[in-house]
Amino acid sequence: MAEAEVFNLVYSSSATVYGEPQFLPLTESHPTGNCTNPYGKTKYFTEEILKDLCTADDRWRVISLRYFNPVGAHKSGKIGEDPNGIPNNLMPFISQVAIGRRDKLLVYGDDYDTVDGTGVRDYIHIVDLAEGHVKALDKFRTGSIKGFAAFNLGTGQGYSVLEMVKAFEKASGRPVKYEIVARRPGDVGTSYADPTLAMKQLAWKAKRGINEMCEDTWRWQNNNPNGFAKL
Ligand SMILES: CC(=O)N[C@H]1[C@@H](OP(=O)(O)OP(=O)(O)OC[C@H]2O[C@@H](n3ccc(=O)[nH]c3=O)[C@H](O)[C@@H]2O)O[C@H](CO)[C@@H](O)[C@@H]1O
Repeated sequence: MAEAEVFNLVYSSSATVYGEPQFLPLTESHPTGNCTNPYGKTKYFTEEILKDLCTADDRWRVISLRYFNPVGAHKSGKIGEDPNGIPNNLMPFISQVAIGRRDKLLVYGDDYDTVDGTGVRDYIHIVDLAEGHVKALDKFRTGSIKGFAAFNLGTGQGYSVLEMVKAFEKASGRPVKYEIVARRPGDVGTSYADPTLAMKQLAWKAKRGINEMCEDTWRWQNNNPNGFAKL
């Protein structure tokens, strides 16, 4: 990038840099680095390297976008999420149960200190996330960013696993069978963003709610029962 004299970088970071929340909602000033999994650590280390880069050379400007839990699909029903193998994340798993590709969802723990005991996350529509990137690029254009800056991209609203299951059943009109099993190691109970900083400094706000997230995911899944695989 330096050779090409490109010194503006938007980095795809993650809310996992915060690790087990010490307070909620999570603000950008929450301590980072105490991650609960190796993936989170890679995001944390990369942020640290980018901070050092900006300190060492003031031509660099980095906007790190800390994604909460991206879900959903494009409205067209043509672009969606098709993980390789068995989905690790909740939404694609629910969606594959609804379409009949998987028998049931395993719900990892119902003994968290949450509304119904299941894990709570800040799910964010992928198109809202994409719009956050456009706003980050606008910020470079206005020239008002110096060095490294991190922003949460979340809605500020948390939903439990069972709330997501119910919302998906409503959107798809299909039952989503599930079974409660033990907690998944490395999972935190509750995580949701304070998105105020992105609102103030990037003029960005998530517009799409849980129903739209589920409806758009379902449209894509229903149009592509086997994902992008050729039959
Ligand atoms: C441990 C882990 O992989 N964490 C990753 C996961 O976070 P995270 O764990 O937040 O996201 P998931 O979609 O995997 O899980 C969301 C919630 O659903 C529950 N759940 C998930 C799948 C399932 O089959 N059954 C079930 O009950 C989880 O316990 C959690 O409460 O995805 C994020 C991206 O979106 C990554 O940044 C995180 O590093």
